[in-house]
Amino acid sequence: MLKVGVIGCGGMGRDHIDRLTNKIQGVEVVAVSDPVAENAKLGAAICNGKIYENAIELIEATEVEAIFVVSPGFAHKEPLLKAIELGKRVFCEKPLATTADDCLEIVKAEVASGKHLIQTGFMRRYDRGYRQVKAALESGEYGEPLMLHCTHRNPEVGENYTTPMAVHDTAIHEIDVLHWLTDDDYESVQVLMPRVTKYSHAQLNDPQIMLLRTKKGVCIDVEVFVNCKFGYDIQCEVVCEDGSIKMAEPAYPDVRKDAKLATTIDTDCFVRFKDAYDVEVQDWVDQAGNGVIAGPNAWDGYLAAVTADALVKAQETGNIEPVVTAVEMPEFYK
Ligand SMILES: NC(=O)c1ccc[n+]([C@@H]2O[C@H](COP(=O)([O-])OP(=O)(O)OC[C@H]3O[C@@H](n4cnc5c(N)ncnc54)[C@H](O)[C@@H]3O)[C@@H](O)[C@H]2O)c1
Ligand SMILES: O[C@H]1[C@H](O)[C@@H](O)[C@H](O)[C@@H](O)[C@H]1O
Repeated sequence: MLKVGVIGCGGMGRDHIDRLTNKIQGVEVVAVSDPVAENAKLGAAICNGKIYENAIELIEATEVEAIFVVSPGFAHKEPLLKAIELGKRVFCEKPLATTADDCLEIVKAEVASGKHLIQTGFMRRYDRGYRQVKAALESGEYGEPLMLHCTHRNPEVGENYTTPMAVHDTAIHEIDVLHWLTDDDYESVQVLMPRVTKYSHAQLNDPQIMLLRTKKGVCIDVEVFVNCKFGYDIQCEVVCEDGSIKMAEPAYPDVRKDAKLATTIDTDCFVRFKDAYDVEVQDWVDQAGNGVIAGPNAWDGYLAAVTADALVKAQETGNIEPVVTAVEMPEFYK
């Protein structure tokens, strides 16, 4: 039984504590930590774990063998570096960190430790819909991908959600999954700012259209619209030389009533990606004894952050910005 400590007991933290406690095999949550005492209590109540006031103490605790980092992205770096120092395995929710420089520090620390310790929570790689699209692309039946049209719509966000977060909190999922899907790297990015919805606020340009060009010349557009109001709507269409592959929508019944035909749209990621989270976390637990990270690793977190930095710059300049890594992929990750 792998004994895990969870740092961050907000919405996602409690979702993971519930998953680790009630669904995933071979693991138990023995400790939790959150600066908001009420959240720590709510987390501990799900798993009957010990509450640590301080995240670093939780990482140092001898009964904690592995760590889940589910605090906000800006707070990931410190616990990750501590866990690496102590050689403890980590599942870190996305983003790995909010800047490429911070991610690189984490990558360098992991490489220096000589141990594969960190998985980044890019759960879309485990989603059935994306996996079906990837399998179709890899079949070769549709030729090479040319263009991708994607939407990332959330019903609404809070007042603390700002323009750059549309990149490193939201589009970070597309940044990772689309490069994995197309087996290609990004060359440049641009952001278009349409008219702002009346549901936004002064610190947030919403919606945004993010344009990414890959090294092989594939053009990707991602509509990020986080106050769309109508639902949690994730779409992805890959237009290829010999056909087009559109990711399946979650299946709900068509309901006919009062001369209308209706179906359901999910309203949050916890429902839309429930199965993907379950599969990614079970995989992380299953690989614990093997000393490998089978899913997205710290390098993937870094690559995504490099692209995110370029997109944040593009939000400010309005220009096409290059995507350039500061270092080549270390042998360690090959
Ligand atoms: N993969 C996904 O689809 C997905 C979905 C939701 C959230 N997330 C990620 O999960 C993480 C948490 O998001 P959330 O939605 O639960 O946010 P949240 O705001 O609901 O919860 C964050 C929690 O972390 C606590 N916290 C704040 N600073 C902390 C610190 N320094 N150390 C420890 N805890 C701290 C807060 O008190 C709060 O309880 C983020 O990295 C987010 O991007 C991922
Ligand atoms: O835009 C949200 C995404 O759709 C979710 O999947 C989470 O990553 C959440 O943290 C983001 O705010």
